[in-house]
Amino acid sequence: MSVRPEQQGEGPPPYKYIERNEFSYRKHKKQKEEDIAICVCQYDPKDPDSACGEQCLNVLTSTECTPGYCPCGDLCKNQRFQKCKYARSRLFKTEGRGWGLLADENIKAGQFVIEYCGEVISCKEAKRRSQSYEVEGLKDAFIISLNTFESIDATKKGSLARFINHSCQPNCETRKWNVLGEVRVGIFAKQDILSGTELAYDYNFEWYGGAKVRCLCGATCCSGFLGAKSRGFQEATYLWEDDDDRYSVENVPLYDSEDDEPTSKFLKAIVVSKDNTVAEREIEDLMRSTDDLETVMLSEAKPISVPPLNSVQMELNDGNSEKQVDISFFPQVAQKKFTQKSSTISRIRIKGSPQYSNGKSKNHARKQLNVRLIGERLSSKEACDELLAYEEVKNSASVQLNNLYDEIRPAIEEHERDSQDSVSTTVAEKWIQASCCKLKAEFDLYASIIENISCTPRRARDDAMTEAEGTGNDIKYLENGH
Ligand SMILES: C[S@@+](CC[C@H](N)C(=O)[O-])C[C@H]1O[C@@H](n2cnc3c(N)ncnc32)[C@H](O)[C@@H]1O
Repeated sequence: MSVRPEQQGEGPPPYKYIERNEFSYRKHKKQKEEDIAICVCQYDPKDPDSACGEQCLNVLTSTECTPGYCPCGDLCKNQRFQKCKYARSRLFKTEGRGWGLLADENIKAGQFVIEYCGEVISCKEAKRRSQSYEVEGLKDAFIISLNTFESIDATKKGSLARFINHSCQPNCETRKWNVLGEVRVGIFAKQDILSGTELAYDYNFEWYGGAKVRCLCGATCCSGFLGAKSRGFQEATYLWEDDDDRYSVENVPLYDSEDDEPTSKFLKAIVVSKDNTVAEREIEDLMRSTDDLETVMLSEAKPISVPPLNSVQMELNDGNSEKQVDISFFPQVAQKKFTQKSSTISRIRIKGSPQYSNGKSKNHARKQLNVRLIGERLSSKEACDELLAYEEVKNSASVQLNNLYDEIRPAIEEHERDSQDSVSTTVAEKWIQASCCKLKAEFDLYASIIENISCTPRRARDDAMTEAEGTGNDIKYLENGH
């Protein structure tokens, strides 16, 4: 294993330094001649930017020029990944977050900082490796998503980009570029960065399980944990109850990335007691006794307080969310559409239906109507049949919506991870349609129950309501309606 000189001695654990992605499970794609995008730039000695600067059609579509084809020849400035045109940076030891990377020169907003290099692996292999790293006790995550099917693993082989830490208020961002037919991930400056400042980007960390790592970025807008914004984290943390806007958080084992021991220090919770009094308490207290609590909610108003990063300057950004570049088309040449999306770091778990530590799945909280029982209490068989028919439609609409959720979940997750402006229209339309069908089916069923009960002689109706109350059904709301 080769290690760069500055990493010897007191340096980080060994890894192989590479400046090109390595392909083990498949070959590097060979760019076909007809796929090569040729720009129309013409070098003007009075304007150095003319040789494939910001206005170059390839630059505008996040595609590097192909050597030998670019009209600007050796003067082409749009081969930064290929020529490793990195900004100068150096490693340093952080407090609590392992190693990090500092700018070793002033960096301009938009500048290419470094490529995130590693081994290109399939998503299946990424899941396998991620689990085995976790079993090995490796706490730092180095797997970054490349696209739906592939990831880059910089755990054992990578560039210095593998040392860039996460910040909820980052000065850098990831961008994907098309380089000689392969997608590559670059770290770009979001703002001017002074020499000596720590480089950081938002990991958009996907959390699928395991320890919840406390984020120590020190930003005022810090979300508290790596992956706190991800669906997996939120589903595992909050137990949403249907028909109830209260929610609760489980007792969460917390890990500092530097510690081995779970910690709950700093974490506050808003507690709503049974008598509806609201108080702020330490999670530690809650862990000792939760008997008197009805609702426990992580406080958003008071995020975990961490000491500011005093060893580095973290610059404030303008507060905008991560910039996204629209899909661009390059009409002049046969150019495939290319999305410039950010990448995410993840600790991947094989996904199943969302499960909570108490063994409940998300839908278990839903109350069930005993339609058959209500139907049996109605005066006419037609009314009963009508209710059962509506129930069947409602059930099948629910099944369809659930199936659709499983089908489109990867797309929704990708959308959330990559902060896309919108989920694809077809997915969104399908989802809206299925949701509407389910809502309509539910409405029809409830309307039919109301209608048939109101037309039912008083004794039968009272019986129906008594039976339904006995089963804890939603029929109670009819009492208010009549
Ligand atoms: C890609 S590595 C970054 C380099 C790492 N610090 C090292 O020493 O090799 C990502 C890991 O660094 C740690 N890390 C990065 N940013 C962090 C943050 N803001 N708070 C806590 N830990 C962080 C976490 O352990 C994470 O899994």
